[in-house]
Amino acid sequence: MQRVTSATAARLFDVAATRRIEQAAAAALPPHALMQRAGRAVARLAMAIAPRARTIWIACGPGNNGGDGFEAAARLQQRGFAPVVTWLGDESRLPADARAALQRARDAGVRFADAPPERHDLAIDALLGIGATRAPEGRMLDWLQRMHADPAPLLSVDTPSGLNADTGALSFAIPVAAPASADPRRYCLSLLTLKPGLFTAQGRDAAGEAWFEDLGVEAGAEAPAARLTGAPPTSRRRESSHKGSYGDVAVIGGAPGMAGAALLAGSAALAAGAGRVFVAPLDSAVAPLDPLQPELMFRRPEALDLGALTVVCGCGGGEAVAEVLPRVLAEARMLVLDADALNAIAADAGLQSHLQVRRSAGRVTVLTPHPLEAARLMNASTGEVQADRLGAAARLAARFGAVVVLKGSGTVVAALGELPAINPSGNARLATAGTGDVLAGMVGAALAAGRPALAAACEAVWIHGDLADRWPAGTPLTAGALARRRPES
Ligand SMILES: NC(=O)C1=CN([C@@H]2O[C@H](COP(=O)(O)OP(=O)(O)OC[C@H]3O[C@@H](n4cnc5c(N)ncnc54)[C@H](OP(=O)(O)O)[C@@H]3O)[C@@H](O)[C@H]2O)[C@@H](O)CC1
Ligand SMILES: [K+]
Repeated sequence: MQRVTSATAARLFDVAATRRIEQAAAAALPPHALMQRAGRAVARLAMAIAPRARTIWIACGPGNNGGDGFEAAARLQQRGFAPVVTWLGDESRLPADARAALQRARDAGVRFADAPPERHDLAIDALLGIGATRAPEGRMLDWLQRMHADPAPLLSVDTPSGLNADTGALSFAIPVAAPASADPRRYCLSLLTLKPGLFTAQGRDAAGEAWFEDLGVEAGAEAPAARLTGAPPTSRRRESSHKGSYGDVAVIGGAPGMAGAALLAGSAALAAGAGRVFVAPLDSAVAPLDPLQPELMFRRPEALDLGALTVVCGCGGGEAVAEVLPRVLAEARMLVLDADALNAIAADAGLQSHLQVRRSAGRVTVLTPHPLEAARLMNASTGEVQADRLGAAARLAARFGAVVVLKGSGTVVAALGELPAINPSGNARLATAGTGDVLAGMVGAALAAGRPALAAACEAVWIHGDLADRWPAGTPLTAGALARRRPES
């Protein structure tokens, strides 16, 4: 059993592949072996989470996820704990594995109840796993809401019930804890495979801290649906390197009233190690110097030699950015498009065809949309994008021939012909104005340093999230402070 952290690189398998892996393993093992292993692992993690728990409420569902719950209950009972099982199922329709597990729980003396205990020290959600076919309702939904709202820790077996394990879409709103109580602490023990839905969209909130137990089974030749990027390799700068070794970044953005966005991207590119950073504001009234960052060199956009530069375009560009985009798209050696640049492209088929030309010419383009910007680019709704973030990012990558960074909880990075990546670092403190500009600058710096586009995007996204994960407690995270923080600081 292994805890999945932001440093973990892993393959993620969808439900269909997980089913095939399960069938192959079950055929090669004695009856019920997989479920016994699963139940043992659940019990072990439960004891580690709540070693002094007096009451452990285990909610079991009608299928094999419930069977894992019965197995865990039997183990916990044998270890001197007091599990209370509430079960929503029909014995005559239980799958064979789960029926055997139910018998073992009964034989062990586990207490079964019609209603959840008055209070509990740990809840185990064994209601639905990868066999969920619809949204929970009625008693199942009541129990789930109660488990998620309670301050006692919650351990979800395999997947949080109600979560689509492929997409991370959750079918019910997770209740917010009562103000007087601490946030509920959530854990999820993923069995056999890690699933993409645990790490993107609402998956991270629903699952909480993710753990993995492979049940002693190899995934074999099954193709993953995505991967968790894990920490990027650390690289030391060569002593003989110079500023030219790390490339030049130019930020084009900052229409009147929005110069700050371009400066944020510029500072972030500098802090991320770019050799030289130019800022080209779309507001001619901006002073040609930032006294706090004299390293930033100010230029008029038309004075930039775009063919020699990694260009970050968008940041605070407003409507003015549309005018410079045809030249930027035609000439920039490497290009990161963010925010207003993406909105301008979404609204203009001519600009979209410029992107196709870049693709045919083999020029690198990275798009960094948040879900609303992605929705505009796809002519879809934000809800449709969020319902399938991996699919949306892959479709955008294919359509525009670009590396796509679909921001949000569990940022997805996709490129045509590559396995989509989900970034495991970062937290909700990044939900503040300007952090997207910072990310665009960091992606630009990684490209300018010569990293291949997909790796550059994954690394920048990971570091951006990691900076937030290591942000000092009690200090507000602002985009300005984030932009100036160096990865190693
Ligand atoms: N087999 C093994 O060896 C191993 C299996 N493992 C474990 O098994 C899990 C998969 O088990 P599973 O396939 O039985 O699916 P599961 O998630 O329990 O649900 C299916 C049942 O729920 C029902 N149902 C669906 N949606 C519903 C809803 N909203 N509300 C109410 N009911 C709903 C559905 O009924 P139906 O849709 O047919 O009406 C069916 O009865 C997997 O996640 C892992 O935990 C591991 O131990 C490894 C070894
Ligand atoms: K579950």
